[in-house]
Amino acid sequence: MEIDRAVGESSDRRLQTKYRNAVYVIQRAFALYEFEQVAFSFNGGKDSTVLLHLLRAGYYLHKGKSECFQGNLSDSMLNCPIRTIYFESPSAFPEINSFTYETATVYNLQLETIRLDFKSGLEALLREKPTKAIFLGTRIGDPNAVGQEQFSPSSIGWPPFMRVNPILDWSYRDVWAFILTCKVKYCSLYDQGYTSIGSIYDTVPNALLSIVDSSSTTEIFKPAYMLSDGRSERAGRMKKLPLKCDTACLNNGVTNVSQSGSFIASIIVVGDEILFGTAEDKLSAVLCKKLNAIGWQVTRMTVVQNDIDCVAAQVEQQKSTNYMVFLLGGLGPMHSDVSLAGVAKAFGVRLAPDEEFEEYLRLLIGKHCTGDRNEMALLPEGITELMQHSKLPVPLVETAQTISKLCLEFPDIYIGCQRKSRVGPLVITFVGKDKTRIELAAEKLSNSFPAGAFSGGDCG
Ligand SMILES: Cc1cc2nc3c(=O)[nH]c(=O)nc-3n(C[C@H](O)[C@H](O)[C@H](O)COP(=O)(O)O)c2cc1C
Ligand SMILES: Nc1ncnc2c1ncn2[C@@H]1O[C@H](COP(=O)(O)OP(=O)(O)OP(=O)(O)O)[C@@H](O)[C@H]1O
Ligand SMILES: [Mg+2]
Repeated sequence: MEIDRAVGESSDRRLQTKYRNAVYVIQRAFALYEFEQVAFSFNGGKDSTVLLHLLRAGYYLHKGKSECFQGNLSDSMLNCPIRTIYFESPSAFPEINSFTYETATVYNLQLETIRLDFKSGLEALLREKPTKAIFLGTRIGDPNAVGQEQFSPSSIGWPPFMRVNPILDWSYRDVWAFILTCKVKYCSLYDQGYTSIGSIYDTVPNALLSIVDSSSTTEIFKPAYMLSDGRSERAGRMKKLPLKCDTACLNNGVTNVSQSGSFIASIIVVGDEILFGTAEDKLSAVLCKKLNAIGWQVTRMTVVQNDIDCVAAQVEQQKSTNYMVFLLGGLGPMHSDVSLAGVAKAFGVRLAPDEEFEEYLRLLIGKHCTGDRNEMALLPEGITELMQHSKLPVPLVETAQTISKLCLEFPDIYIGCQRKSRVGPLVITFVGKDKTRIELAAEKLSNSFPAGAFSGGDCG
């Protein structure tokens, strides 16, 4: 199969590894779901073009296992007649439209064009045909990739299906290495300096690819594969929200004042423990008092679960009507600390390492900081500004590693941590149906620390 051969014969070891992993994810999906119940979300963009050829390779290898055996692999196997969905919008580039339709014909894709927004379109699709899984060309740098894995169920509030993201860990460079190595056709806009393509209203060629030519009256651009720093891939796409926020509060840049002339604020508290009733949120009361004392008006306090989409939905809703939105909780290093990821999602940006914050954390937690990169130093990219605090509460860094491992070992038990006050003890909560399992988890945790580190707790 030409794709498999081209990658195999190249000398790019990194590409070979990425390719093998992506094809493995695709084969897993084909093994898990009936072929008729999976779909490919194709929009003619470079990422979905890469995915198309990976799907062809994955399908060929998947089929090959059973059918090669019977010796009847035909040429048609080189195509992957997968159900393919394209959300066509009136604001799509004509080049994207024509590339999508031509490609579908060349590769024998079963194209279903949907002329609705993503959510309504998917609801209609699922009503008409059982669809268990959808392949997407989402990559880790995309704003909507925040919190996703190679297999991620659709978000709360979306119709239920599995999002399969075989190229989630691919970089911009990997995408172009694949396209150029396999010599596959791509949309012509990428040769005109476009590096990521949205609608005709929000996408222009990437200024970093502009060629300065004083003799020419029109601006000329280098092709997309010449962009050396993939982090600027979206530089040609208008930012959705040029707003500012810091790690705890989001300032709209809009003067939202009440009729009485005071600033309006709202508070979002993130924490499963509060919703379980095992912890109390005392911080919001203190914050309300302080804000009232300086003449502000707090109009809403909301408690949400530790869930990226719940946080994102709340932030999205609150930021348009408040001068300031305060976010409390969920800012630590645990897998359940999703506040920043939720903010990133609401603002349509990715989480990226922030050197200043990393430095700050290093000073604060010093030798407890392990690994090459401190995962806590990831902040919503481009919209974050750090404010100087005399003390930034960064709890649980060391304990968190042990607890994260415990969470994996005891998926049937909810394990959460919080501090009642900045100097007080760390409270670890175990919630589950099986008391023996809870006791086992608690014992494991306590054995990982020196004797006397824990005092007993309540069992309810
Ligand atoms: C097939 C498909 C499934 C999607 N599923 C979800 C979802 O579960 N949750 C969500 O927040 N967005 C979902 N989206 C929307 C995407 O996250 C994103 O908004 C879209 O791909 C546009 O990306 P862009 O703004 O980078 O062009 C889905 C989109 C498609 C095409
Ligand atoms: N209009 C659409 N129809 C079908 N699938 C879509 C559509 N828009 C986005 N997708 C899916 O979401 C993925 C991510 O979109 P995104 O725009 O980031 O990537 P792309 O379009 O493939 O490449 P580029 O970043 O260069 O635009 C796509 O690869 C595709 O699977
Ligand atoms: Mg695109």
